[in-house]
Amino acid sequence: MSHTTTVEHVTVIATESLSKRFPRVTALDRLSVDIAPGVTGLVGANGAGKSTLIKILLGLSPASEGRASVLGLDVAKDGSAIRESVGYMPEHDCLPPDVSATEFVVHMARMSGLPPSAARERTADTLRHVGLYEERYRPMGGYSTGMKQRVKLAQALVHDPRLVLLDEPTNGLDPVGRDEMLGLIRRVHTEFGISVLVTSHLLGELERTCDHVVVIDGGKLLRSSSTSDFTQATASLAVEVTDTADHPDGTTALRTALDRAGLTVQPAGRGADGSPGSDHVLLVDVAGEETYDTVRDTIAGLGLGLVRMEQRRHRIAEIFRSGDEDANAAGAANAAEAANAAASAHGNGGAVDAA
Ligand SMILES: Nc1ncnc2c1ncn2[C@@H]1O[C@H](COP(=O)(O)OP(=O)(O)OP(=O)(O)O)[C@@H](O)[C@H]1O
Repeated sequence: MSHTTTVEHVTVIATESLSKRFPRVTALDRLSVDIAPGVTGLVGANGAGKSTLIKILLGLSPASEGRASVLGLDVAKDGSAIRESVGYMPEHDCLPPDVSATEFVVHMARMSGLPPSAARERTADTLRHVGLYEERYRPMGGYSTGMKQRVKLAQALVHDPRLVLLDEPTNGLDPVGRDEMLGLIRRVHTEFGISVLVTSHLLGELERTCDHVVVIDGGKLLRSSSTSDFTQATASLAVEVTDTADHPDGTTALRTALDRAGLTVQPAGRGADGSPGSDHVLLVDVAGEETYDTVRDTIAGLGLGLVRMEQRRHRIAEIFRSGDEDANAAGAANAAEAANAAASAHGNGGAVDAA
């Protein structure tokens, strides 16, 4: 396990062969993963072990085997020091209904050791940051789910942590609420430099928010890689051309010519999830910079008009569906399904996502 503290190789979370066994179930199974600063998504189907991992990282629940460190501190020995520097947003509703957001967050700030005036100041700043204004003086029992999630995020941030662990922060939110929450989470890192570990059972929403994605299933590590590694390796180019007198079916003429030039081309047709595409759009696999030149020169050579040429990336969920051997695991399949559901909910059910 690396406990490196140099600027180049800082690890905010490291686990080594970490296991957690309950009498009837192994929640974590020899999980070894290193997580760098930034925004990291921890994705897995329900029961994959996400919440169990978070509780171990906070020093709230002992591991059965293996080791873990958070900000270089050992979870088995330094639980309270970890909780001083780490914020935690629990998954379930845990807010007392008859106190206001301000009272609650001030209380949490005081519990973290802030003196009264600093606690009040930090509470006002943090609640404003998460988008709660006048309503922060009202009892939380009357809040919407979105407002409650914002309060839970605020209490995780109020003591100015270096890292926050957010357990399913988009749970129960509608698509607009989810987008707003994901934007807030991103800004926690970009504006305050706080690292984030955010769990979700929806792969699709994490790819827009996270620098890095860790996928677990049945307590085992399926995959850990940067979001761009998930998606850029499979970049493709969407090309649409006009028909001409010489080529009444310009799309087919282009496809034949690009095939001949050695490129991998397919009609956009229907998405992998059955979503409608266009018969006039071709998807060309991008093998390198030269792909763009070949496509441009081929179109010019045929005398076709170019309607559009744009780079597209596959969704993470789609990559799981095709190719990855680990995708046979139920968790990845479930996560991919869930991601598709999320994509549909966002009104964007296409198999590919414009870059
Ligand atoms: N205290 C406990 N006692 C017994 N089994 C537990 C306990 N806590 C969790 N488990 C089991 O461990 C497995 C992992 O649970 P965990 O809550 O970590 O999953 P998760 O990925 O967070 O899923 P969810 O999003 O549904 O909470 C599940 O099978 C769960 O039933």
